[in-house]
Amino acid sequence: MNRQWSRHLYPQYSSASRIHYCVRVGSFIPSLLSFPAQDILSPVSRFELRSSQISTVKLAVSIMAAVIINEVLSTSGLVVVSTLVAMLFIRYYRTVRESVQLPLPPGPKKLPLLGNSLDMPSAFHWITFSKWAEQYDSDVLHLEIAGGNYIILNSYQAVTDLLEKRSSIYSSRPHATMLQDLIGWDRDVLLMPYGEDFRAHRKLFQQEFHPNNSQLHRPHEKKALVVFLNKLVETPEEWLAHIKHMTGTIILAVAYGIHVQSKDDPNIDAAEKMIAVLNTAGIPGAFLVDVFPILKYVPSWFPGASFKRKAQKWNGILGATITPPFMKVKQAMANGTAEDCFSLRCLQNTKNPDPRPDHLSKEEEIIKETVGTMYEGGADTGITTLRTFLLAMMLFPHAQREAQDELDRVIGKDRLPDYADLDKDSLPYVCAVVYECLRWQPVVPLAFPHQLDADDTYKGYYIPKGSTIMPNVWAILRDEKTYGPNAHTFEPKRWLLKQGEGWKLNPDMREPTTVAFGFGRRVCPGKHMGLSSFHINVASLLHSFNVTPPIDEHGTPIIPKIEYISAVLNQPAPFQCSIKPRSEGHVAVVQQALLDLGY
Ligand code: HEM
Repeated sequence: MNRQWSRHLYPQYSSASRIHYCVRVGSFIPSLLSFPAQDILSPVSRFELRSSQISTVKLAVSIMAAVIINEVLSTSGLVVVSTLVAMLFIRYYRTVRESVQLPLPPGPKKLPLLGNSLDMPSAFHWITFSKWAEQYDSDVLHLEIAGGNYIILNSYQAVTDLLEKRSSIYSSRPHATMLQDLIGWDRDVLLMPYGEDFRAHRKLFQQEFHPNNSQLHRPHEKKALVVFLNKLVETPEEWLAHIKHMTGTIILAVAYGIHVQSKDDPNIDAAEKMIAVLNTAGIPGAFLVDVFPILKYVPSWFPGASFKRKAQKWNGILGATITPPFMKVKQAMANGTAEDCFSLRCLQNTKNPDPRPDHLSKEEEIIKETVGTMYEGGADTGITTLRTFLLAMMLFPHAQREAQDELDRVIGKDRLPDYADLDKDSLPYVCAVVYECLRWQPVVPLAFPHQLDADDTYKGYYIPKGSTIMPNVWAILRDEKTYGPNAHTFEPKRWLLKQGEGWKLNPDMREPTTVAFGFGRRVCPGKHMGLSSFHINVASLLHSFNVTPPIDEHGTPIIPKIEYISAVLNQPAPFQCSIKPRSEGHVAVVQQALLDLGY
């Protein structure tokens, strides 16, 4: 009967030609399913198949499909099908065995059990990784620490090929036991694994911080900047406190519509304490429990378990910082008194709000978490870029002079620069100073680590699922092949071409923002805001002030060293700096700007 069914289907063909026809039909099946043999063999992705081997597998699958179509329902066909399936598997197994087993990327020699634990530098990992890349002549390195795989990507090509082009599998985050399990930072967006919740957070971020929405944030940025410039006129020696206050002011206004106090604001203090915990517990390897997660079960009274006691002390700090201001917005929204802000905009679009003003639905929790990450992502990064800028201006005065000449020519002395002046054609040298700060001392020199969700192969190497991927942003931005032999010095001119009396940006130079803000689906969602904020700050500071080394009691300038602290962020070691108005006229402009704001 089955045979009859088969004949009925192909009445015009003889038995032999039927088989031939089916082989042809079968051979289409892989292409219909857009069959790359590699995909079928994905469980063994550690093996790369030669093209002849791929053809063999394709042929075998085609024959099998053909015979199934022709014979599957016939009794004798069952024997044929079983034999062919068995043959296919034997062939498949041989193919795999014969295939070339790919090595892991190169790296320092591993010791039994310890792997590379002893090779790991205690600080400035990015510099050591960069030297290893040269030593092993590879832009992709492999390290093994406590049984975990670490892949270091040292070139623009490698980060683009993997983190950008294969972002569907390179966008998770490694688990941070101390922060997530012990300190309760488990719902933090920055650390969240790639998945549905992450995508929900990202959507909110992207909507809010899309460049088209910059007009929502710029009034806050501009106001905080003018206040900052005036504080610099009054108490220039407190410049660092003023920078921190400006950054906190902008974030809290954008996030929650909070108007901070001019000094000792409790919201800024709370947020800074939270960031301090993140900066301590987030340093890779700072706590052994991150390397050996089993240690989290050690009781806190156990000798050497001080990490548990610290974790208990810090536990809950995230919730205690981000929940109260968010609840206030929700309550103010119910009363009709809420200020326009990121939280309010999201709450107004909520499909499933909890009607109770002191409770949050799942959707509202996601908004709270997203908004709460703004301080983590935006505060210290902004402060650090400005500190690097001030350091560079003291150490490389020619760059400062050149930028000020350009500002005097384009803006004049009677007004402050505005966002409209920041386009690349108007102030190319100032733009080059911004680029050079981001390149010379990238704020996040290893970005934040990504995690690979599936086995992968690259440049003939095997990259195991679960590997922690560390893009070496520092190495990419100091690459001598791209930036020349003076890649290690601060030189804005590298971004420029001479044009008449002035400059224009060199279109052939890849902008540092393509690297300094991270990669793929984890790229910094505050990139546009962070960049434009830094840009207007640099332009305004250079327009109105001179930044010079402080003078000692003998009248000698104290030239600061280029000294950085190795942590999650690449922060300059504390330094002193003198910030003085360029003239009385410049002071008048800064003060007038404050009056114009209604102060
Ligand atoms: C100069 C300023 C900034 C720099 C250099 C910077 C840099 C970075 C980098 C390198 C990453 C990691 C990307 C990756 O994993 O591939 C990141 C992530 C992040 N940034 Fe920024 N950022 C800046 C400003 C901001 C601002 C202003 C905000 C908030 C408005 C922000 C929010 C975030 C968040 C939430 C993440 C985590 C994204 C995720 O895990 O998916 N950043 N940033």
